Amino acid sequence: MVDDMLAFLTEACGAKAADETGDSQGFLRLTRENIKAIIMDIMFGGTETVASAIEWAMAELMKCPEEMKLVQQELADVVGMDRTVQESDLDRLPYLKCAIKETLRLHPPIPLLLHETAENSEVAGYFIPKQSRVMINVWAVGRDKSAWKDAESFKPGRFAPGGDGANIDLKGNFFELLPFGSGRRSCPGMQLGLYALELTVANLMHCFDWTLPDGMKPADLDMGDIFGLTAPRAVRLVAVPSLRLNCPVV
Ligand code: HEM
Repeated sequence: MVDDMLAFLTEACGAKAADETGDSQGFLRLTRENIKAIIMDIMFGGTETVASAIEWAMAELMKCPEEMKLVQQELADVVGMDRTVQESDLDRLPYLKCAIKETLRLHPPIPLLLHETAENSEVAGYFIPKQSRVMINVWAVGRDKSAWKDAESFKPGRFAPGGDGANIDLKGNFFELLPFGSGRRSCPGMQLGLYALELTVANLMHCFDWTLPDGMKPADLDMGDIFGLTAPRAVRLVAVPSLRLNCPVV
């Protein structure tokens, strides 16, 4: 990917040379700084976010063994025990998707969104002048007791058919669930991020059974997070896998 991006730099240099001869049409002007910024966007925007969500999903499922059983049962029914999960299986795994949504509700990888108001506006009786720096606390919104029943509990079923949140999606249309933001500055990597997150958690759940080390009980799991620009677990998750499938996993 880095090589592909750097190929643009050659084109950009070509554009500069062409410009000097007055022939710049059809060239894309990207500087070394532009390319570094794009690579940084993708690397930082797309790695830590997904990694933190995977760890939180595993931690929540280990904390709620009955939910883990439901996810694993769906995988056994849909995929079977003789192969790993493929991308094409994901659309047939609705409960897994509910578990991922519920993880992102409780643990949005970017808990604070930083924006600037484009126009004078009024929110809940407060006047907010144009060009004010505003922060949206997505973490708090996801746990708002007036928006979510049993807000602090991990309950993927709330997003399943018949659940209170069955119609809520992750595209920013529902302001009570904004892990990818909303509107024109929302995450451009949402589909890629969800794909990586769902496929990884699906395979971890499908290929292995998981226990906690040293006789630790699910109730003993520390679910504290570090609150900042991202919200990773305060204590790294340690989990012990044992093979679940009837076939090799590599
Ligand atoms: C679970 C995974 C991910 C989550 C939860 C996530 C979340 C977010 C959020 C909340 C924002 C800010 C939206 C706002 O300010 O309103 C954002 C922006 C962004 N994300 Fe993601 N993201 C994820 C994965 C990715 C991936 C895989 C990529 C790229 C490969 C990516 C690239 C970006 C970029 C470039 C921006 C800045 C967009 C802009 O400023 O207009 N993200 N993301």
